[in-house]
Amino acid sequence: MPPHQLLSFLLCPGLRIPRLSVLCAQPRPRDMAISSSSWELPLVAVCQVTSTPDKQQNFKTCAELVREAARLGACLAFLPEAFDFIARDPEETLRLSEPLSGNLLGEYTQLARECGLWLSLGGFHERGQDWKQTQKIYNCHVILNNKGSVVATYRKTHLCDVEIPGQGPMRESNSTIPGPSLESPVSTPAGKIGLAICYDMRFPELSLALVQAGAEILTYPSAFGSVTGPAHWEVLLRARAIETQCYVVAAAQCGRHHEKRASYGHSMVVDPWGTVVARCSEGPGLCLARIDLGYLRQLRQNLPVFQHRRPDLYSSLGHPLS
Ligand SMILES: O=C(O)CNC(=O)[C@H](CS)NC(=O)CCC(=O)C(=O)O
Repeated sequence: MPPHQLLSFLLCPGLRIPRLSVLCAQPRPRDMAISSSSWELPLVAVCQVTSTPDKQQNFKTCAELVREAARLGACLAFLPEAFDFIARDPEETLRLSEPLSGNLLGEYTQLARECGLWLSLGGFHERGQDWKQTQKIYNCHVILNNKGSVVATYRKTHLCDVEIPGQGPMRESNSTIPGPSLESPVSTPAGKIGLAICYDMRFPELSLALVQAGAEILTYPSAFGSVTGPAHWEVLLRARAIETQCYVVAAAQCGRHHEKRASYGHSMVVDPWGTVVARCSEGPGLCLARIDLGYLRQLRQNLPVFQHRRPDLYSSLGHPLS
């Protein structure tokens, strides 16, 4: 078993000492050997936080984790959906929102520059160009490079309007406009990243479109519910990884945000075989994983599902059931 598969560092932000944890990875066929030494492979960090309506405090927490990620040698850090804040109601969400050119993104630009690492800001409450007319926002996943420049944006296309007993109704469309399009995967030091957000993970069509466009890493920054979480979270993420043969990185909100809302946590990285190679422990913190694109390419050769597809049978998928 390659050592980078077995090791994942679990950190508590309060403690400065990394806790070393050994995960039981599932066996892989022997011939899918790793070509590079594990320490040459890019290291990514997945940050887990409990956002509240306090934007400055949330920034402080995220910045601390990002600095820790940089200190540990990560080239890219992932923050969850709503890393900026989680408000109590749609009015507060709209009031706290900012344009991409606002102060908060400015602070993250400086942070990326200072730490010299890339950031996936998994779901920014964005006042877009149409804010004046619509008075609604976009749920925007922003990628910053290590100079702090915005290199990609994706606006969540599937909005979470659901009513799950025991979880409280979610009506994202009360405050948010769905994004108009998917975005081309973005080249980063860790690989080509396909952008998605949270509820998007329930739509395998989206992940197939992204992998077809060249994605090697799928990202699902999330604020997953505490009822759907235990039933669906890990299963969905591992299924997306196995069927697309991509790494899946899912930074999550955890814990209680305010009186009315809690999230499931369980941030993780899944490799293209479907093995969970890193996961956060309970509460805010981070976990690290190495991305091995040589392994990904080998797996895609050995198990060539993309060559076996039958679009002649199901290319018009995705219309509502009648
Ligand atoms: O509200 C904000 O500020 C940010 N947006 C979210 O947290 C969104 C919409 S409420 N949450 C989800 O999509 C959870 C999906 C989920 O839990 C599932 O698919 O089961």
